[in-house]
Amino acid sequence: MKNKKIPVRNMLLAISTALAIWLVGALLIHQQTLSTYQAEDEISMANAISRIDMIFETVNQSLGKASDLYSDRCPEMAHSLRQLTALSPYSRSFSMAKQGTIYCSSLSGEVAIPVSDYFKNDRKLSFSYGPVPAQKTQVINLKRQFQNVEIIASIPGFYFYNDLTGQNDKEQHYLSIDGHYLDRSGQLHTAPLARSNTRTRVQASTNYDYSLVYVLPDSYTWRQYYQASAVLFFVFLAIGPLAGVWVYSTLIKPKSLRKKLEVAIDRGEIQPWFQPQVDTLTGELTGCEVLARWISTSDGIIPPNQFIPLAEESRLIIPMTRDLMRQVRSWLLTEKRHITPGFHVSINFSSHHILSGQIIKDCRHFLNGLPDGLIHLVVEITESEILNDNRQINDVLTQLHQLGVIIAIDDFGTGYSNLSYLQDYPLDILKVDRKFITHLEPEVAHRHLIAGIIDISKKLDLSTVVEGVETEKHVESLKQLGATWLQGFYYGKPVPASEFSRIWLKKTGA
Ligand SMILES: Nc1nc2c(ncn2[C@@H]2O[C@H](COP(=O)(O)O[C@H]3[C@@H](O)[C@H](n4cnc5c(=O)[nH]c(N)nc54)O[C@@H]3COP(=O)(O)O)[C@@H](O)[C@H]2O)c(=O)[nH]1
Repeated sequence: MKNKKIPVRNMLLAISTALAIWLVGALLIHQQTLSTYQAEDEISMANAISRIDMIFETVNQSLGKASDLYSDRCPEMAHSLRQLTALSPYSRSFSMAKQGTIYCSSLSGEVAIPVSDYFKNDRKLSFSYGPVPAQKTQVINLKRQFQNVEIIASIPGFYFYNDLTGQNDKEQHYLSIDGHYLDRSGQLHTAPLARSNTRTRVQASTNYDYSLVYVLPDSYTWRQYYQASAVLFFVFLAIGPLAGVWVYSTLIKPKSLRKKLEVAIDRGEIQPWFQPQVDTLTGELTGCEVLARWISTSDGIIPPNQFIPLAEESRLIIPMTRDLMRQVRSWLLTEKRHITPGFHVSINFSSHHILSGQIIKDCRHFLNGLPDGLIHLVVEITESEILNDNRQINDVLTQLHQLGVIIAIDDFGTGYSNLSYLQDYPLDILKVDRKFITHLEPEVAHRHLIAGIIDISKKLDLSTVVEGVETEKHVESLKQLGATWLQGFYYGKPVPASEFSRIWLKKTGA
């Protein structure tokens, strides 16, 4: 693999995506939980206020009945007030006051207590202890004015405790009257027990002079989060990893055909297949041509015509050829015992590879990685490429020659050129294009052409490989014409390395 950082980076991006989605999910779940409990609190407050209002309203009506009992004479009236207390829900006692002084109580009979001891600021509701101060039981006093008489009812605090119970221990509810706060255990506070960062919610009754104060927790338990946002919880739990997988698969998916090819080269999906080349006279294996095949996991075996042009255009042809050479070399090392002396291995090179000069380094590296003299490396260059008369190509070919590399002109005869270049370049082999052999028998002209090419090559001391040999008649004709080597389906199609080893090397090997 050329670049192992890419999958790690992709993996990190995928994990980050999943974590980011979980983070967003956590924030949304938090918000959802807050608003769920806020809505519940609002409902609970409204219900509590209507229940408390109902208590005060009931007691208020009893105060109306108490006004009918008004008298200046306390002992008789106290008796009647006691009877009324027994019949009135929620009331513990009734007291009568005139000119700012309580003078008669259903509990204590005749008394003289300033009303202001119970009610500050002319309010109608107040807290006090009673009826026995030593017991410290909280009562709530409700006062009502009837002309020049004030009647006061006391209501035990425990009637309110149920409505002061929060959803959990962290949540405190208070009944607030005139700056005092009654909690659910009957304790009276001068301020709600709230930490500075806790949230408080206050709702006042529109009928009576009190309000409810909820001190809410600054955080919720896992259980509460789960109860309030179970659906969101599962949705984000699932979406996080799914998005991560999606990001990862999108990132590793090649974005263009070029990228796809680059990835394929990286993954070693471009593999060398081998086609035998034989001695014309004996039919014995003398070498092979390396032909690229793209073994794609998604599209199967892709032939070179479908990706070599793209590889050349995108300059991926150089890394591709280099990787093919790496695979060929390791195959040759595995099979070295079966390779006969003088075995030729022909590899196709593009003009980019030659012009860049990198071919020299790559061929040297290839040969240095093999035992001395194990094979002859043949560099195949198409005629059309070499025809771009270029001194640079000549220089490169000369240096390759010095390395012991054999130079073959591929597709010879298709360039419609004058043949003077055959003398100018350091060449060794002419590969006769298969179009000349297709009609070898019926087309006499083609037979003459092949004869002419073989004749020229002999005169220039070049060897010939005739491609496209498909029948026995082709073989017979080419024997007569004196071609050096033959290549074609008659002998064998290009096959993967393992098959080539089995069919050819292990059959004829030393
Ligand atoms: N630069 C590179 N070019 C490459 C490489 N690998 C292949 N190629 C070039 O792709 C062209 C198509 O090759 P392929 O489909 O592999 O075809 C080869 C043979 O399969 C085919 N052949 C051989 N014998 C016969 C036959 O009897 N009948 C018949 N119909 N076809 C036959 O000919 C192709 C041989 O090509 P070549 O000798 O190279 O001209 C082709 O131009 C390849 O060069 C690569 O790695 N790099």
